[in-house]
Amino acid sequence: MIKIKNLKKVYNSHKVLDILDIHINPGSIYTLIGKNGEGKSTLLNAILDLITIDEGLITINGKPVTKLTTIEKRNIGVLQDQLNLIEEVDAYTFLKYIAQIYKVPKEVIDKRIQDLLDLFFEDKNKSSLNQPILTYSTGMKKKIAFCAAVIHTPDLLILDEPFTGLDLVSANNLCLFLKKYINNERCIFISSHNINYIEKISTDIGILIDSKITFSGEYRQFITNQSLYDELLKWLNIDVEETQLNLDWL
Ligand SMILES: Nc1ncnc2c1ncn2[C@@H]1O[C@H](COP(=O)(O)OP(=O)(O)OP(=O)(O)O)[C@@H](O)[C@H]1O
Repeated sequence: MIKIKNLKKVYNSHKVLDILDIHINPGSIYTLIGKNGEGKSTLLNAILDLITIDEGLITINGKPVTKLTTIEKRNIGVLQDQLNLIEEVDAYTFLKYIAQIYKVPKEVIDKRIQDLLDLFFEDKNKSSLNQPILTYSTGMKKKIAFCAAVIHTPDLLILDEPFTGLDLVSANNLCLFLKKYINNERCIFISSHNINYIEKISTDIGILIDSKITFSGEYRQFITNQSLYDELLKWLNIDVEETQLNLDWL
């Protein structure tokens, strides 16, 4: 579904992305892992044709992303850092508006909104949803933005750090939703610096280090290769000891 070839992106003479090859097939949940500032959002923005790339080619279903029509772009659901909500209205009004823009059949809109709100919000929090979105907590806003990304059931979902800001119950519900969502016609691309949820949902992973993809392939293949996994933990610095911290002044 998504193919990336020889992609280069430079910001102010700093090479952010230098990617040879990524193939993401329908049916996969592909998680791109990288530390802060490694270029994950830049790659997502490039796939969404929101930034120009310096070299290379990105295609979705065989077509360069720069040539996708508005109708083809409607088949992509996006959750970005910037949530793009209309904060003056309540969740239901906002989601109904988004569903109408995406031409979701009238007769299914209410059920979809209800099911999504039931999944992500406990009954005791439901009354807060009648207030304008600007009064919502960070996690509530994130969940509404996610609902808006999926309400029209696009074949491609692109999610930038979907777990950040969610409580454990909501994060778990999100995993359940994504596992139910994926099928042979759909593809989910996630960027994350949180490896805790990867094993729960990912069929495939990509590891972005120093602008390059050092591994891209099946999660199962990655996890059975102990040296690759050890390398990842070392790179993430997860095993750093308290004595190694240079914080004598604390
Ligand atoms: N518009 C821009 N102009 C200049 N530099 C940029 C721009 N956007 C991103 N960068 C730089 O590109 C690098 C990658 O940024 P990016 O936001 O893609 O990282 P990230 O992996 O998504 O980080 P995080 O996990 O913190 O969200 C950073 O060094 C950042 O400063």
